[in-house]
Amino acid sequence: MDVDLVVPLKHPRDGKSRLRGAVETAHHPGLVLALAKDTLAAVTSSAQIRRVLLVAADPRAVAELAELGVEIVEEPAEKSLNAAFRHGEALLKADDPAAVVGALQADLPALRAGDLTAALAEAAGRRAFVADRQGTGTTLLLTAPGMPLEPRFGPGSARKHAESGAVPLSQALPTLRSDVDTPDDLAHVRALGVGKHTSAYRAELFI
Ligand SMILES: Nc1nc2c(ncn2[C@@H]2O[C@H](COP(=O)(O)OP(=O)(O)OP(=O)(O)O)[C@@H](O)[C@H]2O)c(=O)[nH]1
Ligand SMILES: C=C(OP(=O)(O)O)C(=O)O
Repeated sequence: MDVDLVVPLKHPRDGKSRLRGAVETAHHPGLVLALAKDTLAAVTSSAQIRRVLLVAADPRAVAELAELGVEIVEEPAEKSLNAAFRHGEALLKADDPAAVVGALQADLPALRAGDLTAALAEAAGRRAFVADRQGTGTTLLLTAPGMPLEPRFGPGSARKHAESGAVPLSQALPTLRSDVDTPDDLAHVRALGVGKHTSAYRAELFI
């Protein structure tokens, strides 16, 4: 089953405000971009991912991510996370109305293609989601083929996605559940093993 993914991204200067203080202020945007690069590198190395559409608050600020093989579009007039996901979904469905669309967070720097593949296999064409490791948030929401995404991201989104009928995926999927919102999350993914962008970024800071 081929999947088209939507990945939303704020301006790196504005995003991940709860992560502020993990690195010096001047390094914050670079760290946010590094998290996204490692996420996208894992995604684009997954055989089942057909397209990746980045819905950006400011496409120019994240233009370097296009090198990873993703398409970048500007977010719609309605500035919200769920509006960004719906916009990406509409663009992808305009090209292929029968597509399976996935909504993925851009802050999964330990992500391995194998966990993504395993999640797609368990979903097996059902509208399904992966809760974050705390069990409250959502890192991935998948549609059934040609069916609506109905994103309910935000605080308590795991419960909201379950209440809306999405199937909670039950495999361990440690690298897909480890999103980075706080400095504690950053320590967690570093122990798990981050991709080269986040890893190199840390080295740069400590040289
Ligand atoms: N395009 C777009 N992306 C968004 C928007 N809100 C959140 N995102 C992105 O969605 C992802 C998940 O959001 P959060 O984990 O809450 O990240 P955040 O809003 O940057 O983090 P905090 O400031 O700490 O709440 C991140 O990659 C954000 O950049 C939005 O309004 N528009
Ligand atoms: C918006 C969400 O992400 P986070 O918890 O990472 O802010 C969510 O989990 O729905």
